[in-house]
Amino acid sequence: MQKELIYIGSDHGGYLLKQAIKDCLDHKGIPYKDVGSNSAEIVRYPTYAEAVAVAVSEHRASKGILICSTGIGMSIVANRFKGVRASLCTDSYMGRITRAHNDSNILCLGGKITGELEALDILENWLSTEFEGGRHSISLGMIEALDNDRI
Ligand SMILES: O=C[C@H](O)[C@H](O)[C@H](O)COP(=O)(O)O
Repeated sequence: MQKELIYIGSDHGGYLLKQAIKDCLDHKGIPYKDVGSNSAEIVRYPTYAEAVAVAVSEHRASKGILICSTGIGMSIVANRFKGVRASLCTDSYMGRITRAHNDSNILCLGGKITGELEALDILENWLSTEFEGGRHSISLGMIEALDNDRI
């Protein structure tokens, strides 16, 4: 059986913040798989967003983290994949609420938008918050219906 992991990816704009996030995951003993990129050399973000989103789409208990300069491109690409609920978060409140209300399964961050300490606070809330269900399940069901109707 596939071991559920956090899949993590970045482009050059997110590379440095990704190293800090990986250090934090290491410290917490949380297993992850880094799909690249592996340096601050210029690369194109859809490559890494697709790799993480496909993994999360295929392994629904998994989660992902994607970081580019703004987090926007990563979220645009990741949300094209079935079952993916990618959330671009810029503060820790968003990190908590997107788990509680949206059952976010991919966290997107902007390496040139969010400083390391704030990003680690966002990550902490995103990792430690459970989906609340209840009325939010209705919204998720509506999103799933859109996924199934997608042309
Ligand atoms: O949404 C896209 C991301 O923020 C990219 O990191 C950004 O577009 C890369 O731009 P550049 O190639 O100028 O560093």
